[in-house]
Amino acid sequence: MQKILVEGGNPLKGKVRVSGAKNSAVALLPAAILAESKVIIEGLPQISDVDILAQLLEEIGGSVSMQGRTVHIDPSNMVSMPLPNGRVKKLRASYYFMGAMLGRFKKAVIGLPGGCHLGPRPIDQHIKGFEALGAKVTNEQGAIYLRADELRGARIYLDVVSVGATINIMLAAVRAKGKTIIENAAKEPEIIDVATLLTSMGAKIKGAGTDVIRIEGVDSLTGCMHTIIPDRIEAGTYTILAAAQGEKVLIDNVIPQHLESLLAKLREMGVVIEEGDEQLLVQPGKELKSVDIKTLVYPGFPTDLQQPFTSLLTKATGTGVVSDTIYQARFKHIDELRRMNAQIKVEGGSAIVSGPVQLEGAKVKASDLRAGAALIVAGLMADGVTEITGLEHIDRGYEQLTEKLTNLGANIWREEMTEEEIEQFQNS
Ligand SMILES: CC(=O)N[C@H]1[C@@H](OP(=O)(O)OP(=O)(O)OC[C@H]2O[C@@H](n3ccc(=O)[nH]c3=O)[C@H](O)[C@@H]2O)O[C@H](CO)[C@@H](O)[C@@H]1O
Ligand SMILES: C=C(OP(=O)(O)O)C(=O)O
Repeated sequence: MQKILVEGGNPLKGKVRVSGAKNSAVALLPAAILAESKVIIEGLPQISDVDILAQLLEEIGGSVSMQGRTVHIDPSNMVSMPLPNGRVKKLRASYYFMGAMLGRFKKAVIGLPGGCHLGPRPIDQHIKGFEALGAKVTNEQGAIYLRADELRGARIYLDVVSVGATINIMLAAVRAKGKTIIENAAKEPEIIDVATLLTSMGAKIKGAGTDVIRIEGVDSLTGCMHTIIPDRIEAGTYTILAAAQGEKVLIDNVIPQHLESLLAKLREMGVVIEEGDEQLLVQPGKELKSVDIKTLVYPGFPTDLQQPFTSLLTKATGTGVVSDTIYQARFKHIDELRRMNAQIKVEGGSAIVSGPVQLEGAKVKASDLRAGAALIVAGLMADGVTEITGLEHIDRGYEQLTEKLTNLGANIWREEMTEEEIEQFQNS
């Protein structure tokens, strides 16, 4: 088990290349189940979520060959094997095996998913969608059993705008008989990416990226080649890092339009950002001013950037109020930031950040993926050395984090934890 050590204070400069999008990759891999011949996906991020999904595809009989960032998946020998426990719990996106296996085999048994602990994360809208398509869905001892004689297209109104439910229903509906309409669908770029892959496989989907998606079911889907979009959350994290501790940082392989809400807030704080076609050049302004943020569904401010943004606010002058309307309890990073001298109060579902303060290095624990990103931002700004444990979360979503930051001039490295530290970590 490892920990990250960061010595704060070094100015970041140079170029960083953003990897493929985690939240696309984790849906594109299960989507390959729906094809009847080889699917090739290029530009995958090298993160643990991708490795685990590849293993799950093999567990159901898929032939998976990973060559660098390109994966070749031959789904022809896959079977509807139950996946009740084990790896399924290590990540959130294993829930996409429900939609994909239901679409192809009309049956599946999948354990309830894991993923970041952000308060309650129900999957009732996924289930409502599968039932509307004709599936019988039961929850037996922590596993979801899905079975349908046939899937029939349906009109499905999502009560909550959900990325996962939108994608999962799309995965099943592409193989249903007739037309499915998903209303109040989520509009995240990753949904368009999945729809693009499915369309290349022969699916008929209109409206992905809007709040009404229309799908005409088809009898079969074939293999294809697909290149994944860049990770807007990783790009946003580096943009925040550059605003916090940058001199001049060029962020490469980014779609600036995917980050409009973040860029608007950073500019409001005084950060200077130039947008190219696929690049952002970020320079901190003379003084950072506090702003308020409220997370919303896309294209609003992403909840996945709320935590790293909170760390940045500790450096800004004034008071900033951070409200998360998607996950009201996504504030586990705050106690850790307080250990580092941050002045933050949590009141009624909002974090109130007072600044500027000089953060101090401390021993802290990442409780989830973006809490980890928040601690990295804080550690790079802090006086002295910050020790971060809980790397299994960070490794789910950030490829080569320490290497990318070292290239930008950060003093950051990994070390093996001692047995005593591991014991303390497990008991904390
Ligand atoms: C693998 C993946 O893509 N993860 C992302 C996805 O998670 P995920 O797909 O799990 O998040 P959703 O978009 O589904 O959740 C949005 C909101 O809807 C609620 N909800 C969701 C489904 C449901 O059936 N019932 C329900 O009430 C959730 O509790 C949450 O409050 O979108 C989140 C919101 O942008 C991001 O933080 C995650 O990074
Ligand atoms: C919450 C996240 O991931 P997941 O849904 O995979 O847990 C995230 O990427 O910030």
